[in-house]
Amino acid sequence: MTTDTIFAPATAPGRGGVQVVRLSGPLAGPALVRLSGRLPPPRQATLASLHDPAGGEVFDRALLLWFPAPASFTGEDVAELHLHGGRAVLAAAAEALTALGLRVAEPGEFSRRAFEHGKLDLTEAEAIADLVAAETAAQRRQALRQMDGALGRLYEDWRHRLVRALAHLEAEIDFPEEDLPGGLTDSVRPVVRDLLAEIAAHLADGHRGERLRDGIAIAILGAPNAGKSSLLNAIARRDVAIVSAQAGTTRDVIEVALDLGGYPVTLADTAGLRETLDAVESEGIRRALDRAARADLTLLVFDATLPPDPATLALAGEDALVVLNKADLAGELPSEVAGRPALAVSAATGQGLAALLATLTAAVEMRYAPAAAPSLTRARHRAALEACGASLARALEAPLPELAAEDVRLAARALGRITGRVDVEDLLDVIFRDFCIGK
Ligand SMILES: Nc1nc2c(ncn2[C@@H]2O[C@H](COP(=O)(O)OP(=O)(O)OP(=O)(O)O)[C@@H](O)[C@H]2O)c(=O)[nH]1
Ligand SMILES: [K+]
Ligand SMILES: [Mg+2]
Repeated sequence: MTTDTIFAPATAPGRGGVQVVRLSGPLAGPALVRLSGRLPPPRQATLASLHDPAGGEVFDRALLLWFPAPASFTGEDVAELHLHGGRAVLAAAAEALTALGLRVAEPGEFSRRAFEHGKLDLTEAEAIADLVAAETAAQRRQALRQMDGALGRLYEDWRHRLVRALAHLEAEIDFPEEDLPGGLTDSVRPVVRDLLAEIAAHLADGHRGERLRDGIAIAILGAPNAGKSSLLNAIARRDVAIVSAQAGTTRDVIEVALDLGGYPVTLADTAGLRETLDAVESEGIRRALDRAARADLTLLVFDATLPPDPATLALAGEDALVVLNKADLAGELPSEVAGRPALAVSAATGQGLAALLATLTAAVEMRYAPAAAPSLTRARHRAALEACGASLARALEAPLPELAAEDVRLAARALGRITGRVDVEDLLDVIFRDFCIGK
C-alpha cells in the first residue's frame, strides 16, 4: 500500500476568496502540527496561523480540517488547509509541505487512493469526474446518482449472483461424491438465463446514460437555402454559421453545444442536400449525410414556400423532426410532411421557435430522461457488459460443466472489471458457507 503523503490544491488556480489544499497520507497529521503548532480536533474547522517550517514566518491564517484515517475521503489521514486564494499563498504552502516531505499529487491520485482503500468503486470514482465536468442539470443528476453507488450496486449484485452460481457449479465438479443438494446445473441455468436477460435489457437503453454524459447529437438537414444556418443561429442566439442567399453556402459541419432543458445537446448545421458537380460541395454533402446517419435526432428543414425536396424527404425516419421554415413568406401550411408532424417556423422573425425548442426538448426527454434503474454511462461499462453477456450465452450452450464454469467465471470477472472489485476469495467463501463441505 502507499506510504508517501501527497498534497494538491483542490480548488481551481488563480485569485479567489479561499483555496483549499488537500493532504493525504501518514505525514498529513505531522504536517499540520509543524505548520500550526498542534493537531486540531477531528472534523472541526479550526482557525490557525501557518508557519513556514524553515524560517518560522507566518504565511497565512487559515481554517484547518483534520480527518484521521479511516474516516476520510481516501481512507488515509487527510487534512485540508482552507487558505486565502492567490498564487503567493499557494506557493508558500507548497514550499512548506514539500520541505516537510510531502509531494504534489498526480491527477486523480486522491480518488485512486480512495478506491485502493475501498472507499469508492470505479463507477463512483468515474462519477466524481463526471460531476465535476457536468454542465447541465440532467448530467449533474446522473453523476450524483452514480456517485451514490446505484450503478456500482447493480453490477455488484449481478456479480454476486454469478459468483454464487459459480460456487454451485464448482461444487458439483469438485465434490461429485459428496451428498450435495441435487440438480445443481438445473438450479444454475435459470440464474444465468435471467441475468443474461437483465443485462440485455440494461444494454438496450438507447445509450441513455452515455448520451446524457457525452451529449445528444442533433443534425440539421435540408435543401440548400432552406434556412438551416439561419435556424442554427436563431436557436444558438448567436451568429455561428454564415447565412447568405447563395445556395451551397455551408460546406463544413458547424456545431453548437446547447443546454436544452437540462440536457446537453450538440446541434450540427450541415451542407444543403442537392446534386452538384462542385467537388467541395459534394464533400460537404457527404459529411452532412454521414452526420445524419450518426445523429441521435435529425431536424429536417424545408423551405415552406417550395414543395418538399426528395433528398430531404428520404431522411424522414423515426428520429426526424420536420420543420417548415420561412413561414413568414408562406400562407397556409400543411400540418404533416411525409407522415411526420410539421412545425411552421421562421428563422427570420422567430415565429414558432419556442414551439420548436419545446418539441425538441420533449423528443430528447422522451429518449434520454434518466430511467428508474441506473443507466450505464460509459463505453467502458458497455464493453464489459457485452463481454459478460457473451460469456453467459456461451455458458448456456456449454457441453460440459467445466466449460460452463469457465464461462461463468469469465462473465463474473467482466462485471468485476466495471467496479474494480475482482477477487477470487469470495468464491471460496460462498462454497463453504452454502455447502459446509469441509465437515
Ligand atoms: N424570409 C425568410 N428568409 C429566411 C428565413 N430563413 C432563412 N432565410 C433566408 O434564406 C437564405 C438562405 O438562408 P441560409 O440560412 O443560408 O440557408 P441554408 O439552408 O443554411 O443554406 P445552405 O448553407 O446554402 O445550404 C438567406 O438569404 C436567409 O436570409 C426565414 O425564416 N424567412
Ligand atoms: K445559403
Ligand atoms: Mg447553411
